[in-house]
Amino acid sequence: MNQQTQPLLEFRDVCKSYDRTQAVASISTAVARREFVALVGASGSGKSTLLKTVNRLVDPSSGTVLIDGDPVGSLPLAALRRRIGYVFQSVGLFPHMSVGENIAIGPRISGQKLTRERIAELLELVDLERSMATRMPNELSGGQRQRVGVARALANEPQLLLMDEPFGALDPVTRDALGERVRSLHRELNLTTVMVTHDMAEALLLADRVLVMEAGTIVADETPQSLLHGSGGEIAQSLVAVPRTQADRLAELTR
Ligand SMILES: Nc1ncnc2c1ncn2[C@@H]1O[C@H](COP(=O)(O)OP(=O)(O)OP(=O)(O)O)[C@@H](O)[C@H]1O
Repeated sequence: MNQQTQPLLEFRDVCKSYDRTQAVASISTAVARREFVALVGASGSGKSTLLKTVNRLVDPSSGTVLIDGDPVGSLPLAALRRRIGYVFQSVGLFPHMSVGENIAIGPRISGQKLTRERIAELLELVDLERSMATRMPNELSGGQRQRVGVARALANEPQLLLMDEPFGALDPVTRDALGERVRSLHRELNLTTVMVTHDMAEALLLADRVLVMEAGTIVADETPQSLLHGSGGEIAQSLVAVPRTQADRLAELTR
């Protein structure tokens, strides 16, 4: 397969079982280059487990995950993670390191020192002041911390951005602004992005494609437009009904 047609990310028959739970049950799907995919579904449906098989925070019980045609299990872990930016809800900034040092940690682990200018550029990408570089994480708001988490994920210039409930702990205004920023970074930096979210409205507004999970399987794989036109089946439509009902109620208030 040539570089253009080969998906950037592919899951082949991926299963993951814990003692009593089958978290992921034989998932096969592919994500094209520059696609923005949202993974939605009820709590416990397997979204995070599936996402974590990509950067090997979870090893599948069977099946293969491929990046650019390479099985992730065949790559040295450090090399794999250099290709992937990872943003998660609790951010996980190192409290004893400045913002700048936190942003530079990935490249530093790979033996590369980020210049002060590059750190400033990364801060500007996420709409933070350059002067933030010298602050400590406990001097930032939750939204600022999450922006630093995104800047840190982009420091290695990854091909693939994985996000696990990245905006879950933020107030709605910050959440909306950061979601939009990530969407434009996705475009500007030619990223391929997979985002886990509980929020169907967020998935519909940000993603090109929405995968709905239920009990470890993908039960719908649709564009936001087709979901809004009623496709995807009962489970997908029950999730779409939430923002739709809210929008209807708000519209009623203005009548
Ligand atoms: N380390 C683990 N050990 C045992 N069971 C686990 C482990 N991690 C996840 N599970 C189980 O696997 C299933 C899927 O969990 P997962 O975290 O992938 O779901 P999720 O859809 O991301 O949920 P949420 O939206 O609540 O984060 C759940 O039943 C969960 O309890």
